[in-house]
Amino acid sequence: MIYAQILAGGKGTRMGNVPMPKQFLLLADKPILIHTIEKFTLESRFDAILVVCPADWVSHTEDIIKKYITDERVHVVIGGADRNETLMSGINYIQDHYGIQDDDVVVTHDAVRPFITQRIINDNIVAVLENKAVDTVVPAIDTIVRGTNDQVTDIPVRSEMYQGQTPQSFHIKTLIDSYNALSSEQKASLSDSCKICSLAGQKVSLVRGENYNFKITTPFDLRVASALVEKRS
Ligand SMILES: Nc1ccn([C@@H]2O[C@H](COP(=O)(O)OP(=O)(O)OP(=O)(O)O)[C@@H](O)[C@H]2O)c(=O)n1
Ligand SMILES: O=P(O)(O)OC[C@@H](O)[C@@H](O)[C@@H](O)CO
Repeated sequence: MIYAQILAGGKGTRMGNVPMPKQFLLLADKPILIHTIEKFTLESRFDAILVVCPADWVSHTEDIIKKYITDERVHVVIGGADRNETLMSGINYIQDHYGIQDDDVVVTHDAVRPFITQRIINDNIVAVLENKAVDTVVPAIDTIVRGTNDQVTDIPVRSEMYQGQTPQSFHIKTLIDSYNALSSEQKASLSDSCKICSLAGQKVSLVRGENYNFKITTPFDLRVASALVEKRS
């Protein structure tokens, strides 16, 4: 089975003073989350599309899905305290409702990257059917500088630097084994999901993202996203 999992369990604190988590804010005519779900419903190879949201936003999520989406593959699941706990809540839902087979894979995506393309989704599916873990990246445009306490400690070779986006896609059994092998300190240090597999010694393959596939994190990002949507329509 090929699952999609849309991670919508965050609070959006960096969006500042807004009335709801950012994934529910309107982008033009509909919530950001709905733009993202729509992109996934266009892909017929998904057997189920899980939308994992905060516990107290389940009924709101179900309401907006009912209003905008008619695809029966979409299911709402309660998320967790951090992003990877949300990811594992979705995996537990798969285990409980479908069982996990040896060749099952999941394509996971941030709810707040609504400009994902069908090309990126396709490349993730193709790559994860061949590999245990897949990351979507764009080459770093700025030079990346490592530093602590106001001091530069390293300036890595830029041509080897990328920015990690989503989707991040996994062979599900490998993901579970890798996550279970991590210590709580390692789990607390994660800023994405592919590192679950790389810390556990798994090879992670790269798929090309797009600068367009940016994450709406701050009010500035929301203004850029709104301008892009208005320009398109
Ligand atoms: N417990 C969490 C935390 C985050 N996410 C999701 O992970 C994606 C990317 O994370 P980020 O942009 O950091 O979202 P938030 O955690 O909501 O934002 P912030 O860090 O500003 O609070 C978002 O779609 C967010 O909803 C999640 O599913 N579950
Ligand atoms: O910034 P946070 O650590 O909350 O969120 C993590 C996400 O940004 C990250 O996992 C992916 O979007 C890939 O960059």
